[in-house]
Amino acid sequence: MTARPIVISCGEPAGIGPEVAAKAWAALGRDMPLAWIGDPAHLPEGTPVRVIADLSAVVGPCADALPVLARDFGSPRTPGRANPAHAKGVLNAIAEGVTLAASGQADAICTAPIHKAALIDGADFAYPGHTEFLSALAGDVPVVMMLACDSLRVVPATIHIPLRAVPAALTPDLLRGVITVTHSGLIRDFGIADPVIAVAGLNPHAGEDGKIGTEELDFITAVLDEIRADGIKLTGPLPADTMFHAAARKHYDAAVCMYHDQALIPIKTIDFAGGVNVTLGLPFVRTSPDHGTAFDIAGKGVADPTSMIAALRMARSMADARAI
Ligand SMILES: NC(=O)C1=CN([C@@H]2O[C@H](COP(=O)(O)OP(=O)(O)OC[C@H]3O[C@@H](n4cnc5c(N)ncnc54)[C@H](O)[C@@H]3O)[C@@H](O)[C@H]2O)C=CC1
Ligand SMILES: NCC(=O)COP(=O)(O)O
Repeated sequence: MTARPIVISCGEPAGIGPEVAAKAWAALGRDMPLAWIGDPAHLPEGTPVRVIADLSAVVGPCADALPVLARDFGSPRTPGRANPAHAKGVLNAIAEGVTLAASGQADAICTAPIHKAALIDGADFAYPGHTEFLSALAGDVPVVMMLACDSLRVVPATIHIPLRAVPAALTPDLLRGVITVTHSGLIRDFGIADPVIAVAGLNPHAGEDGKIGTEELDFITAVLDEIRADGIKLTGPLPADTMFHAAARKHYDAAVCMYHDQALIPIKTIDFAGGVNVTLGLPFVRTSPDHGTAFDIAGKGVADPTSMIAALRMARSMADARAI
């Protein structure tokens, strides 16, 4: 089957999103069809652009110019300083990309980073991030955030909430849902027939038999036993400090963690440049680079596009896996 384009939503114009998208197109544009949604005036100067009316204009890889669904944001960007007037355009680009991916006109959406605070200030953005926004756009389907690189995949069970809110948010239902969506995603999107999932404990040493916290004894172990009884291969709850070294990583296909930093610190330490953020559970494919808007280097031309390139390659491979 002919590959349809992957659409890239512009993300925060004041960040490095436009730059890494342009650089990723320069690296991959001859290999796969791509299209960018945003204000072409926000792309780095000199980026060759072909404004298109709709995605039917992208019938294959386009190496001479980046196909752009041009949307007027009304004003130029200032690198490193978000303009609240751009917030609605940023969200519209994501929503439009979702419509294209969900309708099959695009094979996937790859989202460039948003600045969460700028979207709250400029557009009363009601979600903690893309992950929850995409779930809502898809009809409130249960989703999980996965970050993946060549040697590790991690899933935070709770995402963008304060650390002090984590224990209350971690419920048996939440954990069950996160593990089953992760399991299905590993099969559907990563082609792993019988995945093994490692689950971290919440407390140091996974609670040390209840001496350093009791959530493992209170419910985590019981939930894992239930899920194992359904035939899903699980290990845990494991002490989080000893489950990410190279030898330990060989024993599982994904690690479900209890909170954001427990999951993201290991992967961003192992491969910040090449990590990819994936949303599992959606009816369409979504990936994103693992990094944020990097205001400190925006507009300087020094942003590393490796993660955006990896995100586009992963989106392509996930879309191909779903097409089989
Ligand atoms: N998918 C998304 O939309 C994401 C958005 N964010 C948002 O980004 C904003 C900034 O977050 P931070 O925690 O500062 O993380 P960040 O990833 O934007 O920056 C952290 C450090 O890494 C550097 N860096 C990041 N990407 C780079 C690249 N491609 N090349 C070279 N250096 C790079 C930055 O210059 C900075 O020093 C926040 O509003 C956050 O919510 C963060 C992560 C993902
Ligand atoms: N820390 C990961 C991150 O901020 C990305 O979140 P999302 O926007 O993909 O939900």
